[in-house]
Amino acid sequence: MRMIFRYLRPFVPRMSLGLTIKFIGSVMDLLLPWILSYMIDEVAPSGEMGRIALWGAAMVGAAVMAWVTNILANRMAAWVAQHTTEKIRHDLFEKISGLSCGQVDTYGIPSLEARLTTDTYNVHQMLGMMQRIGIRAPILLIGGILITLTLDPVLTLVLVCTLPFIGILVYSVSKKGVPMYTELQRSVDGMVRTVRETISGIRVIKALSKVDYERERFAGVNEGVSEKETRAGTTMALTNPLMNLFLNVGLTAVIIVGAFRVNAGLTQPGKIIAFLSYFTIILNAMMAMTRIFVSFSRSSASGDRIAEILSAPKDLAVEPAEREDSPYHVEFEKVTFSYNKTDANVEDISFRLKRGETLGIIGATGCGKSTLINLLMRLYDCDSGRIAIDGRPVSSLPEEELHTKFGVVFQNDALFADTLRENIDFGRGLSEAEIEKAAKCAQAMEFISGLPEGFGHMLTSKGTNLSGGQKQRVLVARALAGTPEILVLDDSSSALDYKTDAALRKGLREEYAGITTVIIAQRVSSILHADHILVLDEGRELGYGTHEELLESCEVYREIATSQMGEGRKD
Ligand SMILES: Nc1ncnc2c1ncn2[C@@H]1O[C@H](COP(=O)(O)OP(=O)(O)OP(=O)(O)O)[C@@H](O)[C@H]1O
Repeated sequence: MRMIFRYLRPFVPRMSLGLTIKFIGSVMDLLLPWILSYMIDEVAPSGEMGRIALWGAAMVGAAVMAWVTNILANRMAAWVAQHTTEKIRHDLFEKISGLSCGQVDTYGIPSLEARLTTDTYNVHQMLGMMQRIGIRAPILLIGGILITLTLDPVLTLVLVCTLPFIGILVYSVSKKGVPMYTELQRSVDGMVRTVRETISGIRVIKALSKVDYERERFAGVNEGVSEKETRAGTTMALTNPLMNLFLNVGLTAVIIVGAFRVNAGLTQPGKIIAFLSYFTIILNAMMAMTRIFVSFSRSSASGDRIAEILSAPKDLAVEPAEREDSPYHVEFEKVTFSYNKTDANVEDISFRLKRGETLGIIGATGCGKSTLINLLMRLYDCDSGRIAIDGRPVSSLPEEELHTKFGVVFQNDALFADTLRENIDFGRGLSEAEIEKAAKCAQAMEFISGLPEGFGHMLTSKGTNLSGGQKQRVLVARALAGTPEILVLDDSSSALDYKTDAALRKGLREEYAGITTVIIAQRVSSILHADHILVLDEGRELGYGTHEELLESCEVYREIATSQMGEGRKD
């Protein structure tokens, strides 16, 4: 939480001004019952109209001043809370964008989303509340007790006796509250995860008539959240009624004792009326302080979750290394890697590509094909072995330099709710000629030129208004448009028909010669012309060579090729 409070530092002058204004407003509020008591006991009995009018005006003046200063201070508090949260959200977003894939796996995407939304909202609420009530409530509480002490110390003592009970209550409730809200937030993360999965898979859920199943699954998660919310809410809800009880008991005692003291001539009726007002003020101040505790319980859990991300260490640091003289553009040397650091997902993989060469990777689902790409792009660090580009280990290349070398189409890659042009350009400021050349090579021109707005055609989020094949062509165009050094196509031809796939490969050879290409494919026809083909099985190399060599040497490859293309077919 300390980290969150550090964000308030730039706003200290404005906050101090706001708090000073709030202080003045609170003092005015405190003065009102005192003026009332003075008017009843001293001014009104004198019958002097001038004095009555003067004190009446003072009372109105104090009320107006309290009203204006409170509005002003609340607005300033809202401004500070809003700008502080904006900065926290900005830094959090930046930090999340810079997390390594391993860190994202650890925290989980729904949890990161919740930290950026619900948690920052909770912190915003708390920052606003602390400024609005944080200073006002203690002033009203302490000031109220001090003034009542000057009015009648005996009556004040009766009230003060109830305050320790309230203090203990507030402390124990808030101590229980923090872990409850942390747990609640964890279940909210789970709910976000379920919603995310359901919404992103809504088509398949409908297609397979799984709506009821998903509804039940969500109901279960929702119930879990409600249960935790109820438990936390019930604990917190104990506070206000119990406090009311303590204070009402104190108030009744004060009225009884007060009545005896007025009868005995030890105090005046105006003071008793003022006392009742001060009790209300003190009661409200105590209630407000409880609300702050509740809000603080909730938001300190949120603040800690935000701080955890903000203080996450930088993963995948650049490790300077000497450049080795190498004739190869891309090298993998005995590379082994495991996501969970227990079972290797790829093991002892080696290959070398000269500039402009193409590597095809083929193998069963889950055998580690995409993992090799993740390692080449240093989305994860390999556990052992060496991966180098132009003789430089990828770990020695700054992220920006490394990633600008690549043009990549991942599986299920994202298209955004923007024009086709923007989706291909992707904020790189490419020329119209580069975009058109890429779209032509990716075989996307045919459908784009058929659209009334051409490249200006608006896509919906995730490109749901395009067919699967059109989406893949746009994604390939995006990967090519920056003319990368290394092009990575992860299963990008699966939605393309054979003819289009062949035209794409021809376009790549003719228009983008010199780009080193890694193609992951399920179809042998997509990679049979590659200079090297790597056959993977459960993370291990099963065969490596050209199509012809593998037909001779690798039984699994021969079986795949025969089953897909028949004996001797080669298109
Ligand atoms: N982020 C991750 N965390 C943990 N395990 C992972 C992660 N990504 C992949 N894996 C596991 O690593 C193995 C290899 O996955 P990978 O995505 O490389 O397979 P693939 O050969 O590309 O599969 P496909 O052909 O289905 O795309 C799989 O067993 C998968 O479950």
